[in-house]
Amino acid sequence: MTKAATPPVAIIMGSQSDWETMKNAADTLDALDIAYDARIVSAHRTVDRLINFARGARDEGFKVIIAGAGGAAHLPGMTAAMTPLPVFGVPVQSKALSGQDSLLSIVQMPAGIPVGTLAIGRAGAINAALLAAAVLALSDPDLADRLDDWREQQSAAVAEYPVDQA
Ligand SMILES: Nc1c(C(=O)O)ncn1[C@@H]1O[C@H](COP(=O)(O)O)[C@@H](O)[C@H]1O
Repeated sequence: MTKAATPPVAIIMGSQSDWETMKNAADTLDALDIAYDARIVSAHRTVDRLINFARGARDEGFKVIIAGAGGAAHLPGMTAAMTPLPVFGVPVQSKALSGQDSLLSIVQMPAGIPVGTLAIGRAGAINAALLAAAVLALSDPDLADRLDDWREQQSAAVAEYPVDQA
């Protein structure tokens, strides 16, 4: 039996509770017809799973990693430390500190190990998917066309006038 091809994007998150946020990345990839694998990996709670995933991600065939976590969000940075693939970090909104903790845990990486850090919450998850798409589109003209279409649709959906003047 032949092994199914690895999708280009891995979405990882620290907990099942992050899925509500990270689903926005998955939905955006779906809209662009980009395959992904979504799984729970925690730098704190599943150390071996993280090491196995991050060290093997490139050889497994992934091209881009989207990593979402909340609170003491070490997952994106630890993943980036163990793979040469681009890692986009999504700060999940935490209850205690509204995601400020998540953002600051992800954004201030030491020079040499980059994590492309997005906005807190839904917008960050959507934009992580769009950045992943932009990376993949560099070597995929069909995807580049789909991304152009996506932007055009977005522009068309923005109202031209305030509602009360329409
Ligand atoms: N920040 C991390 C990591 C990590 O960085 O490895 N693992 C779990 N978590 C976060 O803990 C929060 C609460 O998780 P629970 O809801 O499971 O208690 C989640 O937002 C998760 O990303």
